Amino acid sequence: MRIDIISIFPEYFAPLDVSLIGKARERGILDVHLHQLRDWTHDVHHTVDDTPYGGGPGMVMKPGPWGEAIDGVLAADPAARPRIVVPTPSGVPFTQKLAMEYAAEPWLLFTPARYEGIDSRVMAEYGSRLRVDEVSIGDYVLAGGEVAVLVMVEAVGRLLPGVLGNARSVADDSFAPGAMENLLEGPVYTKPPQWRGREVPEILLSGHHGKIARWRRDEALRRTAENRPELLAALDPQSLDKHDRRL
Ligand SMILES: COC(=O)c1ccnc(N)c1
Repeated sequence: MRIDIISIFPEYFAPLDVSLIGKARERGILDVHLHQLRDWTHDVHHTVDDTPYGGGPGMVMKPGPWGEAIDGVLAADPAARPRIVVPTPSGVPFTQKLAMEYAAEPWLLFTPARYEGIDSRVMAEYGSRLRVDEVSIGDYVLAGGEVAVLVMVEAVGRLLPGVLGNARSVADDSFAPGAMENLLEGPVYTKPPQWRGREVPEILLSGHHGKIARWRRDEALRRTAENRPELLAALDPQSLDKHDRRL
């Protein structure tokens, strides 16, 4: 997978050089290209923003540099079309389902904005010929979209084949399709069996895989009911067995 990121703070993406994503890049599973938006300005101050038409607070990012920068990225592979992802608090929710959709894309282009956002004509221009998604990572506002891109690249990158050591752990994720869809993962434990007088739940030491799976699902349902009751309400009743319904 190729990922391009255009930003006025490309240095924000240094974390993509380390850990799982860094290793995926070293192994050629992920090909990340960073671009400095100001490289596509033509004035001495490398201006990327201006006052909003219609008045109001803050500044808006100018369409000129963004149009030239996106054209510059598209020129890298004229035969291909990246899916453009615009991080914004006014976008659709970024979910595990959307992360899985993105993990199947050969090429993503992220356009994190600062200030009040990018002149709306830019994505109107590219939306006529490319898939452009406005995506939010939650109901809060950041100083810039760069952090949201880091979140999305990590959530997508870890799903790529070969990135996580044990592929099974993706299937057991919270929100993963199938048995865990719309459920939060329950508690996890490792050695030692006793720690500060606290025991590991006996069932996990039993070696009885059927009962362990049942206990884990019960704990997932309990934690979901506690922390995200709306997810439980949205569960397809068909996906609940008679034991689940007893809880
Ligand atoms: C400037 O970008 C944001 O504030 C942002 C981007 C994506 N998701 C959010 N919740 C906020």
